[in-house]
Amino acid sequence: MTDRPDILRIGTRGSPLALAQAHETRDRLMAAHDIPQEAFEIVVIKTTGDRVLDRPLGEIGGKGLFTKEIEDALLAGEIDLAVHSMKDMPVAQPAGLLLDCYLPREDVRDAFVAPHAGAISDLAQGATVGTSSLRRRAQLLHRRPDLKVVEFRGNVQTRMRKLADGVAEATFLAMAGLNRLGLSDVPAAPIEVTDMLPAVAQGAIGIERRQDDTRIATLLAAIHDTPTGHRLAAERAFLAGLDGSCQTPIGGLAVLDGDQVHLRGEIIRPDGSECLTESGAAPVADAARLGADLAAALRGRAGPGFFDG
Ligand SMILES: NCc1[nH]cc(CCC(=O)O)c1CC(=O)O
Repeated sequence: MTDRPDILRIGTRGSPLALAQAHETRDRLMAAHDIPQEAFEIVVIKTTGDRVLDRPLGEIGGKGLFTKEIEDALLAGEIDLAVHSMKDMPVAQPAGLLLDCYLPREDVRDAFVAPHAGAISDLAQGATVGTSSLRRRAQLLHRRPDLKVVEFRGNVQTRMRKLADGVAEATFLAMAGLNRLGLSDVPAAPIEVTDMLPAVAQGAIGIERRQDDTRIATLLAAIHDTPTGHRLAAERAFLAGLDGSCQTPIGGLAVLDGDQVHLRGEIIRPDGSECLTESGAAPVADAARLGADLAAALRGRAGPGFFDG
């Protein structure tokens, strides 16, 4: 590593999307504090999720598939801050780390991506769709039980190649990822959130630091987006209340209306046979309680074993 204490080391995964997010964070810090680009070092860290490409994410199991190695580097002092897709973040951080800085949220919607179809309803009876997301699989099967869903791992480029090779007729991507990568040539149609509720925290970037690092705390405070903070407080409390990770079929989205936060959350059986929804509103100060309340209501309705079948 470096022995220059003035250098800010940003830890990130190495995918094109992760690097774009790290660069956005660096650029916002440069602008907010008039720091030169030379003062930053981007440190690429390989995570389990990056290493294991031949198995479904749900099967590898464990929380923090895309984050654990980065958090270890942060705790070890090998990096000074870590940039994450909040969608991939477990609801609780290890002792000594704090995650309280969010960049302004991107488009929260999922995108339907298909070379020969514009929408889910265009797909022929029994068509094949590729996704590695249990949420998207369950939501899709809930609407279209006739479709066949196959596992689709890899980055955007890999998935586009699989579509071109005819492995599947369609897939889903987050609009946020497409926008951040500037991929306007991908045949993607945004799906309204009323048709497909996004994952908790989709489209949000979070920056994690060591709890006792006051220098970094001060730097990050200037780029934190408060509205995104309120929305994620509600959504992540909802996820926590369901003991969910990004590996369970759960959707959740909060929006702000003045000083009110409105939250909608849903859980779907993995086979798509049932989808339960709750929604509510509260003052932003009570965002986390709102999330916990909706989760408790859904837990009560679902009963044990809901996610098993
Ligand atoms: N699980 C992978 C992941 N984590 C965050 C994003 C997209 C960007 C975002 O939601 O901020 C993606 C890819 C995808 O869902 O297409």
